Amino acid sequence: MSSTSDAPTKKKAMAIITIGMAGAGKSTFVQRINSYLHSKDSPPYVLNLDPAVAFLPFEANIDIRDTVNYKEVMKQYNLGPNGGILTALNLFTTKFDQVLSLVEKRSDSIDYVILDTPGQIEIFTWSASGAIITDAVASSLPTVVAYIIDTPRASAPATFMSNMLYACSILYKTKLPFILVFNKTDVQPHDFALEWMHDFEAFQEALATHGGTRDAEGEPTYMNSLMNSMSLVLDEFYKHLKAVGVSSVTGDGIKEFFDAVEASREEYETQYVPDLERARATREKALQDAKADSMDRMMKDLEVDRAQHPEAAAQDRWDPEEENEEGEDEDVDVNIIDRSEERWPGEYIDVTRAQRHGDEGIHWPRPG
Ligand SMILES: Nc1nc2c(ncn2[C@@H]2O[C@H](COP(=O)(O)OP(=O)(O)OP(=O)(O)O)[C@@H](O)[C@H]2O)c(=O)[nH]1
Repeated sequence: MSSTSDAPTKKKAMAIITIGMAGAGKSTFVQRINSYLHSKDSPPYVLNLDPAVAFLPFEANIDIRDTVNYKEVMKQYNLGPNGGILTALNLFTTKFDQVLSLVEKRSDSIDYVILDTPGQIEIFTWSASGAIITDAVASSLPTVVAYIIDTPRASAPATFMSNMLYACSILYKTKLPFILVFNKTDVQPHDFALEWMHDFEAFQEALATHGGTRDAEGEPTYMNSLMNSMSLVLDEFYKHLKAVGVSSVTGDGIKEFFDAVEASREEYETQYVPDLERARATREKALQDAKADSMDRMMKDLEVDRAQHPEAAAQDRWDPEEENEEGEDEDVDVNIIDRSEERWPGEYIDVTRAQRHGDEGIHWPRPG
């Protein structure tokens, strides 16, 4: 059993959202952690959110492809591959409450929920539906983002930096606990990446010696200078990250990955949840303040008006007798109407029924 199921009281299932650039090895990684958890007698609940994937090396409990036919979406809406994936995700998001209730039903009997996302990383991370899905999962389960990096490719300083900038933007967007997963360590160990993260001078040195970083005059290229500066800025960001090296092929580092996931559970509870509650409380307070402010301004306007017109103000008082005479002391319950959902008085003019009478212009039928 996993360390979670050994605990005396059952912890809430933890959601792991895997994100990464195309080819980083997300699906292979999900397959690996899936089989690791099976071997620990703790099968996870797996969601595939990539509508365009042709082959999945694992069996998903919920697969977006069962709900949305991505090819059909492209045809029907006349879209290319990226538009097709985005629209398929949008369509799927409209049913995400059902997905969540299915997950919640199972969350007592499982330790982990794993989400695999589309390879076109920006479609998931920067679309409204991607954010809705991430927020919905994170507000119902402890959640961590596993950002998968192709380690051999990241050994080029420019690729390393672009991966880090991407990771940084996702961290600040989701504000969720975050694990950098350096994948494919069977091909290239990830020590260099850890060194670059802990010592920006080591990164700058690698940058200076890497080919293509100087122009024809021997001056550092614009990209080189930019990455130099970025390495100073990112120093702060690295402090918020956990990093592990894994090989999804051999299974190396998977245990360390789950240690990092468990540490993230604590971070979720001590940082993300209080932040979420603070954000809710701030929104609520802003709303109350706005209401109080507008009431305050209205009362002040009334006072000014009364000071300017004292005679009118003297007459403009509540008359209890009048109320008793007319028997109007019952509360009147007025419903707020959502105009986008319900008819509202005065709305209804059916232009399709408008009739023309010769040159007389338009004759509007009686409403109702
Ligand atoms: N050597 C090695 N190869 C790996 C590892 N993980 C994945 N790969 C290979 O990397 C390639 C891409 O892996 P995928 O799992 O399809 O990557 P992905 O990120 O899901 O790709 P998309 O579906 O395009 O998003 C495949 O050829 C995998 O066999 C690893 O740990 N070591």
